Amino acid sequence: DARPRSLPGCHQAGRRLPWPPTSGREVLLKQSPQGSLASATSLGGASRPRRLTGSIPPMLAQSRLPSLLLQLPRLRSVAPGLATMSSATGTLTVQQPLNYRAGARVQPADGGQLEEVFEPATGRVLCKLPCSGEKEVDLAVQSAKAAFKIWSQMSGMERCRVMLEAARIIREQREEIATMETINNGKSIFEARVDIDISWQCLEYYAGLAGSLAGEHIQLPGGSFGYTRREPLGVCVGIGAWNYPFQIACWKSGPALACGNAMVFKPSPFTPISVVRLAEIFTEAGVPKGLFNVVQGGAATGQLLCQHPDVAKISFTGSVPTGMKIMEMAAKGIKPVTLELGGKSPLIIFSDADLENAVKGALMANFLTQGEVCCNGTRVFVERKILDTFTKEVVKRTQKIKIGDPLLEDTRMGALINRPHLNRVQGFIKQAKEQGAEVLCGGDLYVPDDPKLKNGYYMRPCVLGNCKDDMTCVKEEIFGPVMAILPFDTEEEVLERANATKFGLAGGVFTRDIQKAHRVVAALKAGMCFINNYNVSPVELPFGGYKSSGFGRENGRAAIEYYSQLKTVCVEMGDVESVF
Ligand SMILES: NC(=O)c1ccc[n+]([C@@H]2O[C@H](COP(=O)([O-])OP(=O)(O)OC[C@H]3O[C@@H](n4cnc5c(N)ncnc54)[C@H](O)[C@@H]3O)[C@@H](O)[C@H]2O)c1
Ligand SMILES: C[N+](C)(C)CCCC=O
Repeated sequence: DARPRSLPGCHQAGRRLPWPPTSGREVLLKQSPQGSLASATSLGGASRPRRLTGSIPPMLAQSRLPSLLLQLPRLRSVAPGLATMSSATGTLTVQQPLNYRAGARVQPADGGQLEEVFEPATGRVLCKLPCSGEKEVDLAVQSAKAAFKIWSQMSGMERCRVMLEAARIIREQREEIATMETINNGKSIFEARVDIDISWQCLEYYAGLAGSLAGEHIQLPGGSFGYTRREPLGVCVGIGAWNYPFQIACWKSGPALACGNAMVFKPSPFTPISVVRLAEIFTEAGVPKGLFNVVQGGAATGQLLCQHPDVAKISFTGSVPTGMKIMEMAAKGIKPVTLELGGKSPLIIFSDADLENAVKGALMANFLTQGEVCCNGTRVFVERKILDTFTKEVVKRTQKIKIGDPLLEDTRMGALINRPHLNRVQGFIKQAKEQGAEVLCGGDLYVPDDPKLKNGYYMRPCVLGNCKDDMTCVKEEIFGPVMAILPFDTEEEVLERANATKFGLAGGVFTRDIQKAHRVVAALKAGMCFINNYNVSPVELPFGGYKSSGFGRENGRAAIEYYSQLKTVCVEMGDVESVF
């Protein structure tokens, strides 16, 4: 069975999902004779099955999803309930506004600076993105405030139903959303589908929790008592990175909305497209208009959001330097903040590990999304006894990774996000060589044969040998497909070296020795640890960092703490005993 069961998204609620996950409609993705055309044939539309039970809130009767975000070429209806959509690399044009406010796409009210948005696979400009200014940011926050008044008064079960509906729509539109994500981010369609699956699973999970959010009742002397209410915070700001645009928006909006908050989300200006579809889906699912808004722009727009006096909380995903600035702004407004930042995580392979799994784990830890993954295990510590065998096998498999058009079914590595980032990653490899590392494979630019991909941002995945702990490639987050292999001799030694970093996002260990596995993860100073696997992401598990990798948690029950506050109510049943 060749199904990639160990990929993120293959787990749900204690069981493994079939691969690929089946949805409310059948989606077939075919490769055209030309080789680069992905076409999806979907059954659904008006006749799609509704899985909601119980009473449906009036808001669910709202209008159906507004027209398509993107003008996907050759989009046509062929029969009621049957739509045929096709889109190929290099053909997408973005024509509709990418801001979303009060339940509709809008052009920003001010701002005006234009950012070019690229298709990484081809280097084409997809659109020029207007960055929002102070007025637009304020309108979005006011829109969220108005919706918050309605949403926060609904019961958890009512919110649950709406969120389940949003999850169902995402699942139904999986193929279209994954295609958008692939075109805008450059990751393979294969992976983008997994991201979308994790996204709807996240909304389902928090929908499930919404109905059970509750406080406590505490008995006090003389029949008096106290109770706690778990209340929402208000308007939360989400600021996202470009590597998982849709998924990051779901990881933030899922717990935020479940707790009764409203959200204004700002994606990275490199990947502004898919999150607007999420906003449309929330509206279609029945959230009050304005509950989830999207403002577009870069640092300046982000600052306006963080400094807005009506914003109650900031949840940020991005780099450490930006995280510091966000925290400073949050401090000035006494706003709670969640920081999901970068990493340089260790993956420790002991000689008693199942070698096949360890090699697969190392690839999973380094090469998903072209290596642009915060929690990647980029420092691969290998027990010296198996260094040669392990390295040989890792290099062999890395060289076989199929690079190219990310919309093709068999592609496993697409294009990096943009030219400056590709150059930056190449710069790290050059520096690694100058500092004495050996390039065991890859690291060079990859130019696909297909002429339309010639200006895309491709490189071959790289494995570095002869690495030392003080090399830049071992110390700094590269955020590209570059694995550094480092030999070790003892458990004590490797733990000290693994923890000798300012980061603390993730870590992993491969061994057959169960005591050693638990001992090692207990000693790792990292928020997300894996034993005998890497980069799986069940939404039930909290995710977040130690040290400079940030604080706060996304996913799991833990995230509820970061999107709600406790109110304590003390109730006197007798007379007041005054000391005066
Ligand atoms: N821990 C996690 O969950 C996680 C997940 C994904 C990415 N990341 C990290 O994100 C980084 C890559 O993403 P990036 O290049 O988009 O990061 P970045 O810090 O450059 O930007 C992140 C977001 O912050 C915005 N921004 C930039 N300056 C700002 C400012 N002064 N005020 C407010 N907003 C501002 C950007 O427009 C973008 O939306 C890597 O370090 C990666 O490890 C972390
Ligand atoms: C889904 N993954 C692979 C765990 C990545 C989480 C987000 C980090 O960049």
